[in-house]
Amino acid sequence: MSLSEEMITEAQPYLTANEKHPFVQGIINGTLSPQQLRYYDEQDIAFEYNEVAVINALINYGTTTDQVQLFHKRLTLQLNMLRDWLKREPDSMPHDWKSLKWTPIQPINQLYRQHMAATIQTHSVLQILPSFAAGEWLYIELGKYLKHQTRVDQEPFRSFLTLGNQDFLGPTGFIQQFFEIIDQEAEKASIREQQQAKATFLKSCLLEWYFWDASYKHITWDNWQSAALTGQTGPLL
Ligand SMILES: Cc1ncc(C[n+]2csc(CCO)c2C)c(N)n1
Repeated sequence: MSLSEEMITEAQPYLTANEKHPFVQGIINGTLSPQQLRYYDEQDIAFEYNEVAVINALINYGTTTDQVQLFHKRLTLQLNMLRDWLKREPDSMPHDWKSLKWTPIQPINQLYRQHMAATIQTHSVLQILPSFAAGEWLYIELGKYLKHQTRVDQEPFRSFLTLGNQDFLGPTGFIQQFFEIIDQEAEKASIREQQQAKATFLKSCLLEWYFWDASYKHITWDNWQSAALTGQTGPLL
């Protein structure tokens, strides 16, 4: 089994857990509150800006011209998606670039961003790429799962996790090529490096679950602070 096949196989329990999460079920059933949706939207835009830094690192440390061109294409797509996202202004969520730039990064988002950013210092595509590819893989798999569910037909639920862009999918799509690059790099790496790369992939899958959970429960530094300072130890995390 190649390293990427091992990653995907071992990530199956995480995928199932993500599918079952009440936030994902809430997308299917249209039962999420405007506050839950807004929290997710704000945190996720900030998360995707952080991904720009990770993709930039992949461009820097790519080991072939083909890799660098692929990562460059992915960066362009990321920036286009962010531009379009900022242009969309649902009534429930007026926003602009400047205010989103000042959105506080809440605890789980910070943990996930730092988990990804920490791989940059390895200067190694094999270590950096899995931290980023895992989230993309998981969203694609969740999109496939949602396709087979009877889901509410109203926005914003209808488009949630519906991957509009075909560039991600199929044998020449980004995710397939990312896995091929992981396998290509794994051949040059030690067993320990391969295990580390796999652990990074699985940790991203785990943090995806916590990203839904934080959105569902509205986990913030403020409510963490008041829970700590009032001595509550129960329901938040
Ligand atoms: C928590 C979280 N994890 C991963 C992604 C990344 N992501 C998933 S699908 C996709 C491309 C199409 O939107 C991107 C960039 C995200 N946005 N939020």
